[in-house]
Amino acid sequence: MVQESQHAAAVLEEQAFLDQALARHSQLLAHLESEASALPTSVEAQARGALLRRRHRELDQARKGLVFGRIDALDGTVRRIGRVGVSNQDEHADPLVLDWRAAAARPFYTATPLQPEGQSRRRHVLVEAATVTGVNDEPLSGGTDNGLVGEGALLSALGQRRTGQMSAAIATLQREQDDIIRAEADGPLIVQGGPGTGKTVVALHRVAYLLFTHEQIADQAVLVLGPSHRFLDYIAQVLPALGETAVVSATCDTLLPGVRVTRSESREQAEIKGREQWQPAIEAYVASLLPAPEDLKVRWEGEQHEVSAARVHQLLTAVRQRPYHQARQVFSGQFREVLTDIIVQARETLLDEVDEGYEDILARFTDGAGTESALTEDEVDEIRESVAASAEVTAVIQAWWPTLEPGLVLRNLLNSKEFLKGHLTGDETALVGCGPSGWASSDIPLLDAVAHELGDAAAPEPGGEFIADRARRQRNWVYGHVVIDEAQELSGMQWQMVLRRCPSRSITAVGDIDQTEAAHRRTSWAQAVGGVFGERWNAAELTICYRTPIEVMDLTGPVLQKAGSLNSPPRAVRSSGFAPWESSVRPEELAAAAQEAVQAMQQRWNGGTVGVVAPHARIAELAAALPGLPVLTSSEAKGLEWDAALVVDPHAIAAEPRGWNRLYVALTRCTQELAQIHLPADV
Ligand SMILES: Nc1ncnc2c1ncn2[C@@H]1O[C@H](COP(=O)(O)OP(=O)(O)OP(=O)(O)O)[C@@H](O)[C@H]1O
Repeated sequence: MVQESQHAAAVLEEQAFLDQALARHSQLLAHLESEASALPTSVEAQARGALLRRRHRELDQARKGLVFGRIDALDGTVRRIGRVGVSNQDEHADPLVLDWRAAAARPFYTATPLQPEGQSRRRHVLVEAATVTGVNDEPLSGGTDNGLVGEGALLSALGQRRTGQMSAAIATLQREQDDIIRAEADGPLIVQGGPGTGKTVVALHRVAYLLFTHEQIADQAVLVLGPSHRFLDYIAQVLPALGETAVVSATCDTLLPGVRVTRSESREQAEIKGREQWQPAIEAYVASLLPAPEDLKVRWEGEQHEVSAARVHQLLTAVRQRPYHQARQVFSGQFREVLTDIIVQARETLLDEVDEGYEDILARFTDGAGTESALTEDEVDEIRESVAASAEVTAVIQAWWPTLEPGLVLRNLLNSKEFLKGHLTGDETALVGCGPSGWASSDIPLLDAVAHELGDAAAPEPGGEFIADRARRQRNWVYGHVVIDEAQELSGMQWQMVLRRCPSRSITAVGDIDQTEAAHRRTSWAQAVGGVFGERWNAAELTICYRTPIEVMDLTGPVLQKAGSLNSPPRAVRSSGFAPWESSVRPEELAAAAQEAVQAMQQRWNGGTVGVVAPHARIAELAAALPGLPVLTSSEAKGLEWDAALVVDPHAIAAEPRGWNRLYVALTRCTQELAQIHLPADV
């Protein structure tokens, strides 16, 4: 009874505070609006206007989650934590609400009864619309530590029905997650985490944290690389305001501006073309396209002039370290200078000859003072300008050193049996040869490498209000930080593509090496990133599974072993109280059995979601039997979750390439219930 009244009083207290914070929130929004509308239309004011609009959007979207927590210090200081900071009306006073990313908010995520960090209590405030519906208090003195922070609030969040949208974990981030989110950003950080350990959650909150704390990173934008468009949709939900202004989200397939994947390919082809050995091969191939020095002859104002092969060689040697087109551009400028000198010299020689012929006559007119056969500065400038603008000179350079289109160069390379001899076997060479149109996924990083070695022939178009607009359009944009989800899938060449966009190596990559299904043959992070970072990368691990219940995770150990993993499945923190179940049917009974299983699950988890994972060969049949339901291969299901999951024909999934890894993915998609329908092994 006492407890109930204490709870009710706490709810009232938090409601009063929330009302105050909401009122201040509205006031701040109105203030930003009026400041933006009062700005003059000058160019200088445009940048300020963009900033104000960004702040407005971020603040506006933070109304939901304006206050979600509170931490009380032993000295009596009370701090409220929310999605963004809300300043106090009195600008000298502490903020009304602390941004969750601020250093002072950190104990909310890390203090435990064993390490209370000067805090006495953590409170989670549960809010629906603008109403406080409950509080969840956790004393931070005495007690034991089971590794979870705010356990009550966490378990209640995890037990909720899944809607298909990523829910905000911002209020219940766990210590090991928070450590990664706030880690230094000065080098590569590779985060291994099993299914459901919050890798995606961590990746997205890391982006928000870095943009908040590192101005320079925000100025250069953050690239978020995800495996699919689903991940990119998550960004829109979790980081809406940031996503539009300082975050470029892409998959490896969409990273190269103006190029799209239109062709599928076999696993063998993808594996061969993903190897990082292509990087030096492409460098060598593009270097071999530089022209060989020769005498270059140009007609200028009716006269033929020649730059000797030796001089051309000199000029070429000075620029050959640069990308092909930049080298060409510098060469072209210097070539015109040399040509100008040659023309000037020819003119002066001519004048000299003329002078010699008329010496006696001229001496009489110039009082014996002689004549000046050198051209004046103005005359030389005139020749220089004329050479610079000469279409004839441009044509000579273009014929000898043509500009190149990356796509054409790559096709030539992939079809160049002679060049590839040193890099691939005969069978492999036959597999990578390509036709005249369309690109497959593994071509994109190759194309990117070729484009990088060539350099741009023309400057890209600038423009766009936000930094993200500009970054998205430029192949050679250098990002402040790159965050990668499902990083285990990246091929060697895809890693190279990432590195080119972030030479500072300020990169956070999250993934699960045990869920790898890409065609490359890597089974450890050292193998995956050794080629790109050597030994200079930091590792972190997420060890707790928040999604999948204990009952289901217990089934996954043997599957992981069969996948050849040396890891154990992550520790599940909650029990759904529902035992996984399985049945066996004949192939002709499959559709009806799946319908029945799904119906039962939908009833059990009313208001929640149900998904089906099946081997590739069964998808069409099941999709027809279960209209409106997600029926996916394990690749498609990766990263997704439902309240209940039906896995059809697990043995056939295990028989697919990287099959045991795929089955591991399939079995770990549910938050409550797992069902498996087996078919006889020989169908
Ligand atoms: N600290 C947290 N508080 C509340 N929910 C969390 C927390 N961490 C993770 N979750 C939830 O657990 C589920 C799994 O998280 P997430 O999808 O990020 O895991 P993952 O490691 O990326 O999984 P997978 O390997 O399957 O892609 C999601 O529903 C997420 O919202």
